[in-house]
Amino acid sequence: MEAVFSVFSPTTVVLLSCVVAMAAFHYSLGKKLKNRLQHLSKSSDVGSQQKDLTSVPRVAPGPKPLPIIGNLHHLAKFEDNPYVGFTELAQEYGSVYSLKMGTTPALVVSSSEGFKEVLISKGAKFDGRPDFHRWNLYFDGDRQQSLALCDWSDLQKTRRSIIRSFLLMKSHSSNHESLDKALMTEMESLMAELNKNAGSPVMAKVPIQWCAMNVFLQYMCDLKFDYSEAKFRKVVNEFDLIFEDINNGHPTDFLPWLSPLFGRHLKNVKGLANNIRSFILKEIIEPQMNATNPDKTKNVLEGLLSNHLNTDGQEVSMDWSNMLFALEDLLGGSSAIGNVMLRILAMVSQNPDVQKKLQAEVDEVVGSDTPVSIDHRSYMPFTEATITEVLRLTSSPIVPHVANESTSLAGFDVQKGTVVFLNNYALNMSTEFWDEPESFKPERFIKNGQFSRPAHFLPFSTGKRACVGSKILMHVCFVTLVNIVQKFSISVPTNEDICLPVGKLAVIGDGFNLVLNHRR
Ligand code: HEM
Repeated sequence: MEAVFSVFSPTTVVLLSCVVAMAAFHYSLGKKLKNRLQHLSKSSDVGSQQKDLTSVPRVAPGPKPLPIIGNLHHLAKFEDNPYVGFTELAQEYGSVYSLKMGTTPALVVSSSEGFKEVLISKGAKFDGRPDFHRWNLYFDGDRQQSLALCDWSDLQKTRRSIIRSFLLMKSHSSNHESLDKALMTEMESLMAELNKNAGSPVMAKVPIQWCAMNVFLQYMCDLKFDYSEAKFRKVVNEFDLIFEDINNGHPTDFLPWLSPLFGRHLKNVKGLANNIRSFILKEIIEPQMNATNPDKTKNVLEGLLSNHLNTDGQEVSMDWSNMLFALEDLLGGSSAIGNVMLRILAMVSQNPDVQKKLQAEVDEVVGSDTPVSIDHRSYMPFTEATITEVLRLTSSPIVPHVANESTSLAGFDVQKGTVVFLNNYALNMSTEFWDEPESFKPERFIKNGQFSRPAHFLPFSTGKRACVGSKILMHVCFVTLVNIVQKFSISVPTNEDICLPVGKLAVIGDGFNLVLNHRR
């Protein structure tokens, strides 16, 4: 689950302009009053001011906030990718600086050392998440039911440990084999679907989303659907719409009092989440309600079920609703795959040299007829590097963290409740770390013929809240990409508008057309 965060739609900018005007008025009144008070205090008590200086908190520098909206106006022109705005402000205020997002205190961290402090050395102090209204709506009014959007708790610890063994599976384990099997079966269905439109423009994201959802369903719950089933198509689309929403952030995240103005949107989001939940309840949970002896090693579903039924020795047991929501979160991860894959295919089609190298690698390592396996991954560094380079250029943000107690960061005081933005866009685009950072160059991840990922590149973050989907994501993207380049050459139809927004994973809607021509 990657997220978040672009607060400003055009409507919001207009709306905010009014708020800014209002705020500026209050601000100037406030400033006059403050000046008078300062004047008074200067003349009355110089001694006590000097004494206070010794205990003055070290506040991180940052642009001056306005009342009500804080610094949101500083980000207004970066509607498409607020992380570009965060990066520009970092040039002025440094690699750790403060902002007010509405009335919420925030810090923006744009250095590798700062990342380590937040995620590792002080990980236990920064393990909360912001309390956005929308995030609660996705989970029936309670974001603590979510794996990715909850604060840290014993329940989260238990959920993560059950899920980790399946999603971060070890090589050569039975889970590794069962994912490989699910992928091989499902690739046949995907290739059949892509074959139907070979040589013509196709919105490839849609069948790839069906395929990814079926891989997740098979691997996690031993279940799959036919691509023609309407209820399956509907739920895959609903998951994708929620994924797009969470990728985009919303004005009500930091200005919750604007909610009445966005009633229709929020109701829509809630409706989509409810539909998804009904699907999971009916198709996955209800058939298991009478299960008595689940095998906790078999798959995610039985692992969760077993924790629910056998509470011996468990710190926290999961109830039915915890299971329902955990599955919703994990199956939702399949939406990331169609979006990332479309980005990869678009970038590969726009870079013919890269496409040629990918095809040469698959021809050499796998051949033209052999089914592609996850095990080919370690022998195909260029393919691995291509996927990784797409993730770097996409620079999808790390889900914001929150300080769960008062602490410090880079020597600055941090008050409890401060939202921390980890600006991986700044690191991914820094000339300090990358040669020509704007260019698409997969070979930057290859050292001495091997794939190599530098420590400062953290698309899945690190530490106690790190992504649990990173491995399954990479396995599924690898097998999907290799299957496609093994059989097809990818191109962009003339006049097709390819839009790949940076700072979020989601492409808009169903994306754009590509043409897949048979290679042989
Ligand atoms: C390219 C795709 C993806 C990217 C870039 C990505 C990235 C991230 C990032 C940056 C975080 C936040 C880490 C933090 O807060 O420090 C995260 C959390 C998470 N991701 Fe992913 N993710 C991706 C795909 C997936 C998939 C496919 C799944 C599920 C199978 C998944 C499941 C999760 C979960 C459950 C969390 C929450 C972990 C927690 O808060 O404890 N992600 N992801």
